[in-house]
Amino acid sequence: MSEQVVRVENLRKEFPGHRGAATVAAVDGVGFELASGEALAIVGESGSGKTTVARMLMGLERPTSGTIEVCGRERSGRPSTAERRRRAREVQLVFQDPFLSLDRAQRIGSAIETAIRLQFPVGRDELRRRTSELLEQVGLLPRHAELFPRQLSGGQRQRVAIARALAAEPSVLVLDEAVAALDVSIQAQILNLLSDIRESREIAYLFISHDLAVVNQLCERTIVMRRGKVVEAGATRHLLTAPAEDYTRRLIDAVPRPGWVPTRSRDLAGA
Ligand SMILES: Nc1ncnc2c1ncn2[C@@H]1O[C@H](COP(=O)(O)OP(=O)(O)OP(=O)(O)O)[C@@H](O)[C@H]1O
Repeated sequence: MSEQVVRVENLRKEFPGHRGAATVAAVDGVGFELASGEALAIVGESGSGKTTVARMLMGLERPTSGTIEVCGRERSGRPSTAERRRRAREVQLVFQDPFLSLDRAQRIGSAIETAIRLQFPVGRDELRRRTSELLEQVGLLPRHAELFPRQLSGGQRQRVAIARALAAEPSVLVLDEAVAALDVSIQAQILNLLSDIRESREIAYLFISHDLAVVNQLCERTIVMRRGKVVEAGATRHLLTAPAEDYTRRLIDAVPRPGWVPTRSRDLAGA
């Protein structure tokens, strides 16, 4: 059996209400496990708590209660600088908009080199070798290393963001709406790329999306969140064809797209 790389138990995050309003439980009793090499999706409508789960996993937000274990170590307390670096090597994040996360003034090659150097003390030649290997792995050419983010297309920029995340050789990649801003055909290319990467290295994905059709192309398992809670979980294919919850059904019907005919959603819409 594959090793569990993420174990989340009874996770809760409360935010203070705005101007004296009641506390908001953005995440409420969420639990899941993620094995090495597995792709798990978290889906839910806007505001259901998906990003807050991801931010807690990344250490960007502190849980109110519950436990997060990554690579066998519990993530609690305030980490030292060395510990923070080690955690970054375990989990990396790719956002929806790479333009915001990439430095506009830094060439692509240099951005990837910086990410490698942050984690590994490698010499000049090794740094070059790893950088071109990463560019090649995400389907970019050596000449792209010399370009700035604005000189690339949206899909190419997302490839750079993925290469930069892979530079740390993480065990887990969290993809937060990572293909949501791309055209459908480019989305498909990036999803194929993520599949290829998963075949070539030991990596697990936590794929956050509001779009069950997209999730179905990459993730074998899905958890469905609503108002901070997990309302349904299981094999993605099963959730798509036989959802137990009306809420999941509505999520399926909410994303019509050309060429995608959910097996039974038309029948279910009237149910
Ligand atoms: N820093 C914060 N302070 C107060 N409330 C917050 C904060 N971050 C998130 N929330 C609230 O927590 C809830 C869940 O938000 P979250 O961003 O996790 O949802 P989401 O499912 O990722 O939504 P989206 O798909 O729109 O990004 C929302 O009600 C949101 O307003």
